[in-house]
Amino acid sequence: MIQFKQVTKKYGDTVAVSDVDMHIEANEFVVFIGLSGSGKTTSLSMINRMVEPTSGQIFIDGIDHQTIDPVTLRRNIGYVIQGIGLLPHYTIYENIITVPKLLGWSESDMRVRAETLIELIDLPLETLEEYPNQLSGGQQQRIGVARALAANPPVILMDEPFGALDPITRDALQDSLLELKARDQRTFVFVTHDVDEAFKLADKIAIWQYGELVQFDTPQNILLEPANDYVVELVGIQRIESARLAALTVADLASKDAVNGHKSSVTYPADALVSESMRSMLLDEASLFPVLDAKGQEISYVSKEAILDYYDAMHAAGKQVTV
Ligand SMILES: Nc1ncnc2c1ncn2[C@@H]1O[C@H](COP(=O)(O)OP(=O)(O)OP(=O)(O)O)[C@@H](O)[C@H]1O
Repeated sequence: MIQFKQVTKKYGDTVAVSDVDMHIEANEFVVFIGLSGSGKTTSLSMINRMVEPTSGQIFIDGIDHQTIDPVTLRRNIGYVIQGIGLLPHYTIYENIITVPKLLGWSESDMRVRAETLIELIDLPLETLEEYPNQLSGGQQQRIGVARALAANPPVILMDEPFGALDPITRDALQDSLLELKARDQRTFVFVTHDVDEAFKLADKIAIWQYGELVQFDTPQNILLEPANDYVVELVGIQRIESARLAALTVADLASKDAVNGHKSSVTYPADALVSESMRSMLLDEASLFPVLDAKGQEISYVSKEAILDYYDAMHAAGKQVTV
């Protein structure tokens, strides 16, 4: 859907984005993270041609976007930024329908769309007749999201849209976004400095470092196989450790040396997750738990000590563990 091919952006001698290849699928929610100055906003802004690449190409639905007029392109791509810039002398209704109006929608279609959107973002209908300065920052940010959705664009770009909000409002807006994502087919590209926000929202995370895309993968794959030390530091060792523990199977924890002890009558398939088997193992009086291969043959045992060590490690990684 959105494809970067060897895209580079230079400002004089500064390489803001360096030789990036990236393929964002339709309906994916992609989140960009990385330290300040790593190229996130520049990359986002090249998608709707607010910034032009120095070299390389960007394709939208297979069409080189240099061949699409920037104004047409931007009308088809929703855009939300921090402190969204609502027009102060326009009512919320007028702010929301900016793009549909440019596209020549009828008054009744625009009214229906604005009313649908205001419900979708959980604000009362009367809000449509108010002015931006009558709303809180969080409410204005919701309007920014509604405005970006107004003409029903297939792609929405969001640059730190919730950066200035308190954690509770921010959490609520993230939940609204997840609802939107579940409800409609739409591609999101979202920049944030908040790693928790990235892991909450993303289907895929793009990690930027010095203008390079160092990793682009699902949150789970990034945690299980971080590309380098920078990624580990950025996403946090505790989150990585916790994901690694959550993905361990009983076969990973089993040892052929664990043979002496009271064997349990309960057996465990090799691919069972330790996190899901732990409770029954801890409550079992046995000290060895047989692990079966796909044919039902005992291949090894998990010891009670290994399970207790696992339990401690889960605690240390900050996982809530109840048995
Ligand atoms: N208009 C510009 N003129 C000159 N240099 C620029 C311009 N825009 C960005 N840069 C430089 O390009 C690099 C990447 O900037 P960019 O804003 O894309 O990073 P970022 O990861 O979005 O940062 P932040 O998280 O602080 O917003 C930085 O070194 C920045 O100084």
